Amino acid sequence: MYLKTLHLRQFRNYREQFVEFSAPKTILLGDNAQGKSNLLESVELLATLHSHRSLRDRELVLEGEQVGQIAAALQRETGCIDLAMTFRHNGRRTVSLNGETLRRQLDFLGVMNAVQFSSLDLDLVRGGPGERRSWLDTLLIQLEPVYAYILQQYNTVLRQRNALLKRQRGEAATPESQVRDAASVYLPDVASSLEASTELSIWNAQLAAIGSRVIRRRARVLQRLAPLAQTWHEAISARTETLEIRYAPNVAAQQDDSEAIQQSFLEKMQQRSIAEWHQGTTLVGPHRDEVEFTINQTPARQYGSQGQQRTLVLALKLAELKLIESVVGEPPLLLLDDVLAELDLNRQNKLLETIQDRFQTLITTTHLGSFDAQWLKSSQILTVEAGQIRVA
Ligand SMILES: Nc1ncnc2c1ncn2[C@@H]1O[C@H](COP(=O)(O)OP(=O)(O)OP(=O)(O)O)[C@@H](O)[C@H]1O
Repeated sequence: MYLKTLHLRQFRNYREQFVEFSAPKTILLGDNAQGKSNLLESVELLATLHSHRSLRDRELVLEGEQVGQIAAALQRETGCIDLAMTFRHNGRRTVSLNGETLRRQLDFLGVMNAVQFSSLDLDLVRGGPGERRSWLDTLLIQLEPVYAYILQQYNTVLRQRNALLKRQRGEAATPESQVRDAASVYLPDVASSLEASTELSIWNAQLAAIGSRVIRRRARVLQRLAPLAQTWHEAISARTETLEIRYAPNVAAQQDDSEAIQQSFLEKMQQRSIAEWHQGTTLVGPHRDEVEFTINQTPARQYGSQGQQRTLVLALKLAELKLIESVVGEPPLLLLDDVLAELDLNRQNKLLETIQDRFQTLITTTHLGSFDAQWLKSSQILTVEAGQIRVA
């Protein structure tokens, strides 16, 4: 797929900016805080409906304005598609395809695919399990947009179940219930406790059913991604290192069998029910999954050197590119935010070999010094200054 044009209106620090991409590689050159990452963020939003830098739409709208918009023309093998996203200060967002506003925003997913790689991605190795879950989920949404619905459903059920657990704990701790039943201070009366346990078992069944769909998908995607990442890792480290990627689900998933996973989900919930009662929150489920990376049998998170961690993230990103390409059937875009300068020549070359002219790539940088001549020759160079873009 190829992003032909991008039109930013009152988006971040851009008032009105039209960009035409004339080469498979575009270098966005500019000092700090000029708007380079903002432009990449606009592409990330079109691909995922989500920005890794911002949770609130009001931050995306040019300061002092009420509405901002990103519009793009994307060439796919099936034809050209116009995409648009409108953000409002009040948070109401609309998306459209070929001029038609979509009723369900999630239908926007899957039209454009992109892999994002920035220095923040080192958190994927160094950060907490939540970073790895959200990386995996973002990848899954691109491969299989329906996963966004599944995840949304899971989070809704999880919220409801947590609210019930909190309510139960609150009720158990109120002075009235303590007076009502002085012998069992923390238990509410029998009728309401029965009602609550019926309600809880309904949420349990729903959480296990939807949770098992999340778990199976995460397991499957890692099974496909791991060998790709391992091959890249081996190549980049000149065969001195072996990478292992292991999915560590909170609920055991030995086989890709929905019934079996749901069963172990329910059993684990049963085992942890007292702890959940005390903590007033759900302790079982894929919101507590982990993905473990080990290099030469050593956990990369605690013991990996900076260089090893960078190699690992680069291998993961290259694997993502290939996986999306093979599943979607077209190469996704690659967004490189200030990472090239951090890669040594060997890693830069690996990246360059992979990208060639197959993956359209947008690269931000503060100086051209770290690019080798081959990159510069084959790239369109745009300068970014205070929210204005010019051809260099
Ligand atoms: N909603 C907004 N309205 C106006 N300006 C904004 C808005 N959001 C961000 N900015 C401005 O955008 C600029 C940051 O741009 P960006 O993050 O793209 O930097 P950059 O060019 O990538 O620089 P760096 O090299 O430091 O990453 C800052 O000056 C910030 O004040």
